[in-house]
Amino acid sequence: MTSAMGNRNVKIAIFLAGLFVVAILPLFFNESSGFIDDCTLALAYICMALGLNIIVGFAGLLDLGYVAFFAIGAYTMGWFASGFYADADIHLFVGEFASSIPGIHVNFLIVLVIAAALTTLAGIIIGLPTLRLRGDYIAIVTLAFGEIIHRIAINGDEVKIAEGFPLTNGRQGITPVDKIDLPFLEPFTSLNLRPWYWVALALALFVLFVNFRLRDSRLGRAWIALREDEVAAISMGIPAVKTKLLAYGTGAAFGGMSGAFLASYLNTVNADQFAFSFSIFVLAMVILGGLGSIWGGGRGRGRADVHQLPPHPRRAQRRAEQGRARIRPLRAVVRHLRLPARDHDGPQTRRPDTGAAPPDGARTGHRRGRHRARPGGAMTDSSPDLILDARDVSKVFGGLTAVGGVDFAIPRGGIVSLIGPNGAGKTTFFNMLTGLYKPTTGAILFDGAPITGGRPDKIMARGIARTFQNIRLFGTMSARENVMVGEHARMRAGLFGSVLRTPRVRREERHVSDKAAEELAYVGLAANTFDQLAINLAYGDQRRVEIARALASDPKLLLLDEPTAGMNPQESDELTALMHRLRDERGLTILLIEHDMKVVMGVSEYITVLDHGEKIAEGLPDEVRADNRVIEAYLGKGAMHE
Ligand SMILES: Nc1ncnc2c1ncn2[C@@H]1O[C@H](COP(=O)(O)OP(=O)(O)OP(=O)(O)O)[C@@H](O)[C@H]1O
Repeated sequence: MTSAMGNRNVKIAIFLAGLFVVAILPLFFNESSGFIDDCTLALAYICMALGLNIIVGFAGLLDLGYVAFFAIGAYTMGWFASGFYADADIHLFVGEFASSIPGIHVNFLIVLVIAAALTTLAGIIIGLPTLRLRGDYIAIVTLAFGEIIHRIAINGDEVKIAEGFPLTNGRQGITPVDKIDLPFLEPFTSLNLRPWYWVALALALFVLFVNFRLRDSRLGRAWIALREDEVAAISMGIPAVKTKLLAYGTGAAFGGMSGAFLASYLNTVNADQFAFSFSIFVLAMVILGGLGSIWGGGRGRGRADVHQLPPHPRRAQRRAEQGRARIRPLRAVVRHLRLPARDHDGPQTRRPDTGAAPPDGARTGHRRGRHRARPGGAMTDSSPDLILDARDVSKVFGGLTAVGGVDFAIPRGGIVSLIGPNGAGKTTFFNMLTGLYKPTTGAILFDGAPITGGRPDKIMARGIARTFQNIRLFGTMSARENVMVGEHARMRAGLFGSVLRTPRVRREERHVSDKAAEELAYVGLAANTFDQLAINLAYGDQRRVEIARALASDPKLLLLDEPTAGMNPQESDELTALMHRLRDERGLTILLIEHDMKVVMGVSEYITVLDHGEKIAEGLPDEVRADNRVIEAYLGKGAMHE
């Protein structure tokens, strides 16, 4: 603990020393030195890369049109801080020079806030329909968005907001843009680049700070969870679209702020700056620095080709001599790109063994559970004794009926199993209960209220938690963080609270972290593995972490999808004991899908059997074990006559 704190102090000391050197760097160079110019541009691009890092690196949304936010930010500076709208006469907190020119002249800091607000708004407008898509589709739509904004920039002179107020100035661009005017810094001129550098540095530090604060927050964990495995994330109570929108909007704001700064620094807003290659340039910075790595944006800036930046007046001539800039990092980008998996194929740990044991195998098992209520499937009114009541539920995929008109009920506080041969429709049924699939027909009542076709995060918040057949942990998070994600729906911290880290947010984080440790200990994980990456844990421990993650949301009903798959007999026994403890100590109701008949017969109070999507039997374990249709379904017709 002390050594960890010592390490942290050393890191802070090194950071502060580095920051001091970076801050005084311009003093060692001539005021108009090309080096300060390069560094200022680099800092502005780092801001953009850190903004894009939130979108691509944290949340895994491949945005190929980030240049759009740069453009909107730059135009905001053009509209509100230049003589472009000469018919207007608005001067707000600006110096003498700007006050003497007609047009709209608003103080830089105010325009910066407007730019952030407008880009966030644009991010929300484009994100709301787009972010329902996944993976490659988001890339295509954002690419189009970037291109649309580019075209609008070029042709916007023909679009009139009002008479005398065109949207843009077409290819001529908006020039000159007001220089920054801040009372506490030296004058901002083209010959004195130092104050520009310091403003860019302040912006970069601000964005860096926000990145750090967000990464280790409720929101940061939710973004990473969505990036790692969207299906698992939404099943853990994370609202996908809203959470992605927050990433998209925050990243957009930083793109807009950098764009506004660059417009003022470069003294112009030029439509040619906003080409697709710029989005690739910023993306290359993020990828070369390491997706999701906060320091990576800066490193990536060093590695990406500087000469691929938008035209800079002081460089334009040199650029013309060098010919068209090439997109050097593009190949590296393509090589590094790992498009998020589509649909339900997130990173999963395959279970090593999926063999189904026939019911005969259960004859060695014995039933330890108590039978509380016989659920049955033909109830007319939902009894308060039932925590779940599904009626006539079916799911059809194209021509395949995966589940066909099944009635199914679970008594409160019971342990019920759903069994059946491979492909019987068990997981499909789970997916309908948890909102991943909308039932084609039927109704599902949970705790007396309908949840049919509800969103997975809402159903989870109502009290249904689950594990998956193929382990779906968030591999790049520690075991503890995985469990903390499970508490997402019970937490309150939002974007601003996470950045400011208010005392309430700190308290909540501490509480959730402690609770995660308690849950991990409860399911039997060794304390020294709590902070190990989930991907490095032993298979059995991964299964335990998944259960702890589901428990973290304080569910009323726990759905376990083949929890013992791939476990050895001792681990299976431990899990059976855990299920009993969960029911007896916490009053949890458990629905289990399981192929291991020793586990099923040992733990279940009631069993429902599916085959080809139909319910073929239900009853007490002994009844089900002796049922001819069940034996037939598992062993084939011939088995009945042998
Ligand atoms: N998203 C989907 N699209 C099309 N068909 C699907 C989909 N999900 C499941 N199915 C089909 O529905 C049927 C039931 O599958 P399901 O995974 O529910 O069975 P299961 O009983 O859980 O099997 P297992 O024990 O092997 O996991 C299978 O034929 C499967 O191929």
